[in-house]
Amino acid sequence: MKKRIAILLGDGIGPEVMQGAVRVLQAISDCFQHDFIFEQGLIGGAAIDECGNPLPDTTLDLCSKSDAILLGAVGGPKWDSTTHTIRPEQGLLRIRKELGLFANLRPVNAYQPLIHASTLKKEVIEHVDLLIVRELTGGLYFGKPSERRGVNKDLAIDTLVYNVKEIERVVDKAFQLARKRRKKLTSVDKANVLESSRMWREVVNRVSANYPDVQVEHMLVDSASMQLIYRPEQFDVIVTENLFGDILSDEASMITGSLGMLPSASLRSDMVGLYEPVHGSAPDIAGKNLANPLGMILSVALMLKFSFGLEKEANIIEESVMKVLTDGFHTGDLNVQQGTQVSTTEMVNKIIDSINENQATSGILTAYI
Ligand SMILES: NC(=O)c1ccc[n+]([C@@H]2O[C@H](COP(=O)([O-])OP(=O)(O)OC[C@H]3O[C@@H](n4cnc5c(N)ncnc54)[C@H](O)[C@@H]3O)[C@@H](O)[C@H]2O)c1
Ligand SMILES: CC(C)[C@H](C(=O)O)[C@@H](O)C(=O)O
Ligand SMILES: [Mg+2]
Repeated sequence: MKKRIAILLGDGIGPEVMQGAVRVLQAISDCFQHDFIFEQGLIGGAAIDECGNPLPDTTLDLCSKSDAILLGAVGGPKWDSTTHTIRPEQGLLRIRKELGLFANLRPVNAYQPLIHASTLKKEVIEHVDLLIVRELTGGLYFGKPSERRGVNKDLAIDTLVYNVKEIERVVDKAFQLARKRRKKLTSVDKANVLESSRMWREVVNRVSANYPDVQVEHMLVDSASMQLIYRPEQFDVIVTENLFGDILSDEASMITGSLGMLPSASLRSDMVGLYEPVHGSAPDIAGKNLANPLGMILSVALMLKFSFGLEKEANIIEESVMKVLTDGFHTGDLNVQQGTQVSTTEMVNKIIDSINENQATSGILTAYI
């Protein structure tokens, strides 16, 4: 299979975790004779430094023509000062909006080998298998006006706007996903305060008529954030608006033991997608070969599955991650008492070894049969 993949390294640990993603894809293409063509584009702080624009037209053009996009992470202290009006994050928000990637899928699983790496008790997290579906191109992130006003700029305004269509399409996507899983959907909002949330609830109730086999519940976001660490195994699919989804997914990452473990897929209806880990550019560990590359590598698996329909290849990556963790290898962000701490590159090497072993073994088995 021939596919064009746009590679956006970004900032901080972005390039470090991305080298893992590309090497893993090369290993997969060697095993299965795929032709993955990698083309790099600038985004974020690196793009600001190079051409003063966090999303240059050339990058947007490249992404529009690609079959899928991989992104490391953007941002960092260099571009953080409040006097900076051009920020790396604007590049990320714009690419999501321009490409219409409205549904952001953030799966959260408890990995058995990491069960003691979580700050939560084993019995609370051991059966967790949930999926956060975050609306990605609306809400407070994009509402206008968003500005400072007043003679002394002492008034700040952000605007939370949703229209029915924007809610309908992401809710429908969440119902479809729930139908393929354990058939439970929790819609998270703040309907006791926000008008947009009351409309969100109406839409969820209306769309639910098309999915009578899916059980629906509504939960207020403050309560949901508590339930997520009280009894996280109660959740199957969570659907929520942009900002709530951002916050809840970082919170949920602690079920796995590290923010570095979570992958994500940002999709539109035709399944063209941008794939990136949930974490940021981690300036505190950037450039030290310490970053956990697994969130990025698991995002590659999501890309193979959702955008390319390569289930088998995706499963091999996921199995390899599990195998390497089971063998006791982990990066320093995971608080695992036993096992061996490895660097970013060593972790990537282990995953690639495991992919190659997996293929070699399945080759032998096929020969036998
Ligand atoms: N998608 C993105 O590009 C994205 C996402 C979140 C934050 N950011 C940006 O990243 C910058 C830093 O933000 P932050 O510090 O609040 O969040 P962060 O996710 O970068 O880091 C939070 C903490 O988690 C750790 N961490 C994150 N990913 C890790 C990994 N793969 N391996 C090991 N440890 C990891 C970091 O070392 C840090 O201690 C900001 O500029 C923010 O805007 C970008
Ligand atoms: C960097 C930032 C704009 C981004 C977001 O808030 O969407 C990040 O936190 C994420 O989770 O992808
Ligand atoms: Mg976030």
